[in-house]
Amino acid sequence: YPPGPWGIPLIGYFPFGLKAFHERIKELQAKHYPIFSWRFGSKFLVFICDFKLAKEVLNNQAFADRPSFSFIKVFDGEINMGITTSNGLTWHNIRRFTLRHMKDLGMGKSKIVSSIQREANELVEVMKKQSGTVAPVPHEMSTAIVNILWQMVAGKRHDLNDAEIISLDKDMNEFQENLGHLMVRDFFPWVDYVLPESLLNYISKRDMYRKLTKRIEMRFKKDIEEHIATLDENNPRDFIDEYLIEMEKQKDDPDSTMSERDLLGAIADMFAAGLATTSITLHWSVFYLAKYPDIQKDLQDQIDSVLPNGLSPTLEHRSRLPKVEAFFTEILRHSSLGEFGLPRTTPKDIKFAGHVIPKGAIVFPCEKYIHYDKKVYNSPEIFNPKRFLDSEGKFVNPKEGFIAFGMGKRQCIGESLARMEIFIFLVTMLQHVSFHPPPNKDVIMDNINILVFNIPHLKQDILIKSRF
Ligand code: HEM
Repeated sequence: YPPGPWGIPLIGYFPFGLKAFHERIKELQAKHYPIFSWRFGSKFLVFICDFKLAKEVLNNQAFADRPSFSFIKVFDGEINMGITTSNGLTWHNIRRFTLRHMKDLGMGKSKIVSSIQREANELVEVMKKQSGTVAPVPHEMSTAIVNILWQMVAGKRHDLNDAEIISLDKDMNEFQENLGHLMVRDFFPWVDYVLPESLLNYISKRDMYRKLTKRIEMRFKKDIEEHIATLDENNPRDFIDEYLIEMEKQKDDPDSTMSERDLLGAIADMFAAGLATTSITLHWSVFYLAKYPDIQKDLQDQIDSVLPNGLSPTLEHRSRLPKVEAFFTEILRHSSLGEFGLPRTTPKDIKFAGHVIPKGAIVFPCEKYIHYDKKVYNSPEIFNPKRFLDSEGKFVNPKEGFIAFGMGKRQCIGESLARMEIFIFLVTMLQHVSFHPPPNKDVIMDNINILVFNIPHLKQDILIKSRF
């Protein structure tokens, strides 16, 4: 097995406290680079800290499965539904279907672009109203992203302050804030049998998780039912319609894995995987802009010259705004949203990098460690978007040392959507407003590390100023 601490049966090696956990990980990364193991609870974890090895794992068919973990699974106890946590044929079919239909629904084309432009413009209006006052980034930054997903999935658009959209955003945040608790049952599944109900609920927040997922389920079920009642097979309106039509076509196919339950899982996954990731990256962008005024000014100069008089950005402008591309690529690298990416697992023992990775091991690519590899990046701790520009000022997409969207067969299916959203939101915001620290204060740039995600201090105050 890869080297690492052993610990005691069922408990494993268990440093108390989040800080101790992270410090121990750092020690192990330094000591056992490029690969180490850790028995944590009753699970065997393997961490890969080197880009080439991570690439090999992520591209290897034998590691294409996901473990059944609550922190990536919206619905308790049901592994084979949806995209992110299903495996085998169910996963293969829904992933292929979703990718195809994300393209058909206008991914990279005018429909989704105009929906993103509209949300970005609405957000900027809210920001302008906040201009001159010291306050947190407006919550509309998240609800605008909910709106884009909802339009793609269910053809619905809400007012950015609509109660339904705010409550969905809140539910998704609550899910994320409680990941640490939810993971207790992932790593120590025996607690379900030995702890009294009240203690179990206190530690693992099991009841909260069930209530929350029930609410999420009811909400999306309502959308599915409305679609069934109003479906016109010749005029599919959105992802749900497309799914229902295809499901009907496949109803006599014994190999079909399509069902209303699977559809529900796919919708929940798109929100769970596509909302917080994009919204947090945009929050990071605002904080980096406020922290580095010279970079902000440089971006605004390029944007003003390519898009004079506040012209709306489209995807054609991406190649003409290389500084914006380089800026958000550096944000994805420097902030490294997923400390350890999304885990994979293997259904059999595998020989890998001179070790045996046992069946059922949970394999994590150490995203942040890889993004800070000195062999790939000069002074990786310094925030420097220029590292992704060549001598002519053109954007250079990193080929090495970058795994923000994962790789291989389970690579993020929302990468192009996320890149589009971030590009259009960033350019639109920078055309109309600029971001600054509150007077006599600095921007807080360290993150609230909640075990697996590196999240900025979202509630910190910021000063927004209208440019015109
Ligand atoms: C900045 C934004 C985003 C980041 C950093 C991000 C990152 C990731 C990462 C690291 C993975 C795991 C890939 C792997 O295992 O190799 C992933 C998977 C996934 N992402 Fe994203 N993502 C983002 C936005 C989105 C959006 C907008 C959507 C949806 C509409 C989305 C949907 C998914 C899904 C469904 C999966 C699971 C794919 C599978 O298991 O087959 N993501 N994402």
